Amino acid sequence: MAPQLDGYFKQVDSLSDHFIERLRKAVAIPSISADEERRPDVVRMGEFLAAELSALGAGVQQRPLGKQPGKEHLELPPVVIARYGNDRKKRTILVYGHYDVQPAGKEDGWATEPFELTIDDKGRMFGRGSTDDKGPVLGWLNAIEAHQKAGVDFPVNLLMCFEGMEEYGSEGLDDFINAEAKKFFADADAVCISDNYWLGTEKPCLTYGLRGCSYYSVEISGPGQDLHSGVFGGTAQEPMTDLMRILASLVDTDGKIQIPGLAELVAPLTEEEKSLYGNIAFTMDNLYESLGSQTSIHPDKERTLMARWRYPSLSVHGVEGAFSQPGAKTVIPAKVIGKFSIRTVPNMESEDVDRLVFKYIDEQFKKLGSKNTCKCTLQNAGKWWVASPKHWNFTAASKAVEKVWGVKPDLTREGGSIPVTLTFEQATGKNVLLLPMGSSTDAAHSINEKLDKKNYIEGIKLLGAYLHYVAEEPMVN
Ligand SMILES: C[C@H](N)C(=O)N[C@@H](Cc1c[nH]cn1)C(=O)O
Ligand SMILES: [Zn+2]
Ligand SMILES: [Zn+2]
Repeated sequence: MAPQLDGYFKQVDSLSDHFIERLRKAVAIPSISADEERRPDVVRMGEFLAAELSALGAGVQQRPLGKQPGKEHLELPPVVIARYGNDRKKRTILVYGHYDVQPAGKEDGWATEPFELTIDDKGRMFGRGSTDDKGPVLGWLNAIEAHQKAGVDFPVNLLMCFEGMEEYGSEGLDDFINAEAKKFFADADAVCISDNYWLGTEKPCLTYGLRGCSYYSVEISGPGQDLHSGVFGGTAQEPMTDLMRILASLVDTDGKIQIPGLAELVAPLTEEEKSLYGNIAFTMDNLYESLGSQTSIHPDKERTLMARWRYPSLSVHGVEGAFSQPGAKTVIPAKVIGKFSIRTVPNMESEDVDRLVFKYIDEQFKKLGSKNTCKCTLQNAGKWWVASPKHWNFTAASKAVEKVWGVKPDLTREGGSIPVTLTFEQATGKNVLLLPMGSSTDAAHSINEKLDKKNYIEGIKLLGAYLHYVAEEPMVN
């Protein structure tokens, strides 16, 4: 094993500029899944991946997912599936990632152009999608290429599944995974997803849990068209006023969700679970560094980690139809749509959450006594996931972390959501591992998203080393 891995690691180092160029090309494609006008770019990004994979000798297919639910004029971007290697004597690992990104514009406050990979003198590679999730997705391709160029046998058969709608709730993918579980994905012995982050900046982790996400819209309408606030202010009931009062009633300053019944859906904290939090390598300074401020809700690490991993949270994201430019426009919007989401945890069932949310919004709106109309809908829902880290898949990843980073990883859960994780677990019946590449300061979804060059290059070594250790692990479960 050692000489093989050493040869592979050396090759990764000597190909590092080439791998950064590959990431530069990927970041340059603004594959924003939430923006209808960018759909051709999302498709282009899938084509880019498919072409790179074909050039590496993988068998690639771009599979259509049909129309986008609720937006039937829009075709969903294809899911890119690929197989590299078909040796019956080797294990088969299924990897998943996404090639779409969150929206980004220079006007949001980026210091650099979001779709131009910009590397500073500290080796920070800024660009939308660098860490979430183009860097990790390309990590798998780079691992294949480095093995080829180093003349090191690829230790496993690799099945790949890369989607273009993850940031929009993985529309259409559940059905696809279920349909392919006993076909394209049938050989998988275990699943690995690289699409989350370390808790801090120094210590790598392996992740065995995710929160779910239920995303809602509240639409308030009244006037037939936008109105002049000088002429109609004080004479018409205003949708924005109603919406602000409803949104403000959902959660308090300390993050306590105000919806009755929601807290009762959460699994109680056991003493055993409580004892896990103290041992995790995480400090309040790590949090402050990622926040860019000290505006935390909780004063200590244990409560902060619990709030992130095992309790639900409610975030208000924005208002469609609201005036948001600089200046002083004096309009009364006729229709506004507020967006908020709830991160869900064990044992919250989506249907119960929806029922409580709709009931509460309805009651809050009735209390306003407004003549406007209020409609609350679920936009999409992804389920939470918690797995057992006592599996050879995690053991192999732990050995790989020790080999590459020289330290044992922490076992963590994640506050974010990857909706298809549970689907992969249930459809294939195999263990799923989350193996992050980036760190807590990467600012995924935010302005100035970045991936450190060190995390990218060592991360490519990590993915390859993980596959070598997988090949060695006795398959006892
Ligand atoms: C953790 C992952 N990299 C991520 O960012 N996931 C998104 C997925 C999502 C959930 N609903 C809509 N998109 C997230 O956690 O927001
Ligand atoms: Zn992601
Ligand atoms: Zn994301």
